[in-house]
Amino acid sequence: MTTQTTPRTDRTALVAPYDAVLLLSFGGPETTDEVMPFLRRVVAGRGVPDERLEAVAEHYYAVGGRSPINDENRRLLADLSAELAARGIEVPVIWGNRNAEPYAAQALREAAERGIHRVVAVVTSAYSSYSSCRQYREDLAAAVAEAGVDVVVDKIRPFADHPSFGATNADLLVAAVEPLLSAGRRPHVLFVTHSIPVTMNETSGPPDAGGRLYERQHEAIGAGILAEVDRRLGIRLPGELVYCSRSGAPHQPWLEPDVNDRIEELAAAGVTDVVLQPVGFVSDHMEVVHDLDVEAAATCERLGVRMVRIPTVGRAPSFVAGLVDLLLERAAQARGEQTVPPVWSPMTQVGPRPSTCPAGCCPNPRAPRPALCGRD
Ligand SMILES: CC1=C(CCC(=O)O)c2cc3nc(cc4[nH]c(cc5[nH]c(cc1n2)c(C)c5CCC(=O)O)c(CCC(=O)O)c4C)C(CCC(=O)O)=C3C
Ligand SMILES: [Fe+2]
Repeated sequence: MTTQTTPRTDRTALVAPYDAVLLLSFGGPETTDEVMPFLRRVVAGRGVPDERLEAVAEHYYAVGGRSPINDENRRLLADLSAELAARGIEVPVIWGNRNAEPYAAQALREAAERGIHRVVAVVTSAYSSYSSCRQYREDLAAAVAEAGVDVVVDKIRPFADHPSFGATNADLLVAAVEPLLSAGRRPHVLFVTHSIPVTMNETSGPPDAGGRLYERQHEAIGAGILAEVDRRLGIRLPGELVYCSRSGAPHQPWLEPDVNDRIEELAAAGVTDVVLQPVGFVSDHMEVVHDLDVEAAATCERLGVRMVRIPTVGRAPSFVAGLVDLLLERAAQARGEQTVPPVWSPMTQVGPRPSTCPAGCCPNPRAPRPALCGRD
């Protein structure tokens, strides 16, 4: 028997019509001098009080001014390149951010100089909301305009409901919970995500779909992960969704409960073990290492509650492979092929999201701005 192998050049055709992959992320500071300019850029025009900015700056100064996020993305970029190469797909992977160097505009300008004309963006954000989806689409429009280049940019769909994201998160929880159960402990699971303004949650998703898609996606992934723990370990753990990193003006309502407030309540109700799983994020950046590993850990310490923090999907091979599957799915769609976008089975009620967002999806809470990868 001989094995049929596809020639390398043919496999590179799987990513056509794209001639580069753009890793698009939030960005973070790398030195103390970069901290305040970074924070001012993040909150420009958002009405976030100075006291909040000064408090957040301290989180960054406490780690020498260097957020982990850029290094996480450098490693993810290397892993994406390696996964593409392992599949015989030869395509450059470039990197651009919203809030820190290398900015998306820089990345596109350099890409255009290398003769790149059509790019697929892999965004490091899984869920649907203005901050986590449309704002990146606006970033892309602004980056193309600022760079003044003739580059077409598409992006992968929001992937909270993709099998690789759900299954990788479930694997991570199972691995962490197993030794706790063996030790006779019965942890309470807190799925953690970034709080957003209540109104931003209400308008998240397509205009005709009932809103609250951000919250519904998180509720569904949490329920799916708990069902997977039950299936594999034979135990129905208690679990719920909580929020971290509330920002904004004090009078503006944001999603609650805050992770620390909820730990207080659980401790008062007699809970002695909590497991925190940051399903809202894809890497262990500042919102995770500060808000959970420092703040929530201190809350637990004070209350005598034992805490285990689960890693984010980060560079898990199954997650990286999923991102490559997603960008190849986008390429097939761009070639006009019929695709059946896979959905993690517990999330069929909320997914899949389309690769091209419908008009009015996850609207900008302030003034509308031009956005790519959508119908408006
Ligand atoms: C939904 C969402 C995600 C997840 C999706 C995604 O990943 O995109 C996310 C990620 C992140 N948020 C981050 C950092 C910050 N977010 C802030 C402020 C805000 N976030 C918001 C939402 C989100 N944010 C919102 C509605 C605001 C209010 C201001 C505004 O309307 O825009 C502020 C301002 C100061 C403050 O915290 O008040 C900072 C410093 C970092 C970088 C961490 C690092 O440096 O390692 C990351 C990955
Ligand atoms: Fe944020």
